Amino acid sequence: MLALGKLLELTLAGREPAQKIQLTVDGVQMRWLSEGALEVRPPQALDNGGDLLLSSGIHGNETAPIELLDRLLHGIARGEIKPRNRILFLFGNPEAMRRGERYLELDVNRLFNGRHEQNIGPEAMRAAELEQLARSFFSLPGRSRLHYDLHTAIRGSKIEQFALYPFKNGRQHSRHELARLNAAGMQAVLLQSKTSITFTAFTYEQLDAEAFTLELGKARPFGQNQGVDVSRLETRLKQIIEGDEPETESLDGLQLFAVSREVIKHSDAFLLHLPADVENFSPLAKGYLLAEDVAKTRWVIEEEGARIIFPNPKVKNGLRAGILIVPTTDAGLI
Ligand SMILES: O=C(O)CCC(=O)N[C@@H](CCC(=O)O)C(=O)O
Ligand SMILES: [Zn+2]
Repeated sequence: MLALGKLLELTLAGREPAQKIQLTVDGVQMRWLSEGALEVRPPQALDNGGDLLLSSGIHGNETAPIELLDRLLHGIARGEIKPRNRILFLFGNPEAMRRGERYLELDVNRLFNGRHEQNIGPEAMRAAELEQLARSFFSLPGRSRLHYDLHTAIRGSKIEQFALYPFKNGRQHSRHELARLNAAGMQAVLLQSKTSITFTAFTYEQLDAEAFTLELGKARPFGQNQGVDVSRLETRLKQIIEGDEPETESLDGLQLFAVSREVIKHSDAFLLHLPADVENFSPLAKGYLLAEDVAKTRWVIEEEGARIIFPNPKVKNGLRAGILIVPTTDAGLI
């Protein structure tokens, strides 16, 4: 296998490859760009005009998605997967990956869309670098742009695999992309209703990509991901990469939710009234007192059919400590 196929090994060892550009037996170019960043280009005659950004390790302890990208890269480097689009592989937070932690000082996934400029430290610099890598990758005109940012969650979930679809004023969510996610094994999609500071919010809002955060199961250390079944996603990604994706427009079985509110933690007095082991998508009854914060702030459930996602009272002040979602329909899709 080509040495550049071992991007994960290089990244975990904190090493630069001796050779920055390599060609597979089929003439596919692999180019190392920076720590944890590698671009793949098919031979020009085979290029189908698609640009695909695959990122993982934005949170260093979410290893199933890192292992998945590692397998895809190995396949490409061995000539077993034959790309027909350009691909940018990114491991988001290499130092956190080496330490097996979500982040060191700052959550990289809260530093996009300008937030890195208001912060200092290695993670702010990394977010700026990731923005630059994505911006440059998606700078070629006339090509389709797709970004999947792969994650696993802190807690168990009533719905195991789901996607979060960012929001931009004046832009509608795509039915075709949801059908693609359905075929990739996602069981639900959360349609955001506000702009955000995550990586996919950046590529969706600023770079015109179709962009999704994919949640694939529960976060576990490297080598312990037998319980995380990414087989349907892996098959679909190979098909997208090779340009032989079966057509589908079916949303059958896919559950759609709209984000109703983000619960923001304002102070150290923030109290979340949920059991520590509450699962994602747990229903919350109307009238339930979900959280309290400084200055008598109270978060009471007003929504019919509300459920909670990513409840986390330990986030830093000013950040989201949970998302309230409600069921929605496909009426607003194009
Ligand atoms: O389990 C959790 O609480 C968080 C899992 C995770 O890292 N999720 C992403 C979602 C990003 C998005 O909102 O698109 C995150 O919180 O960064
Ligand atoms: Zn994550």
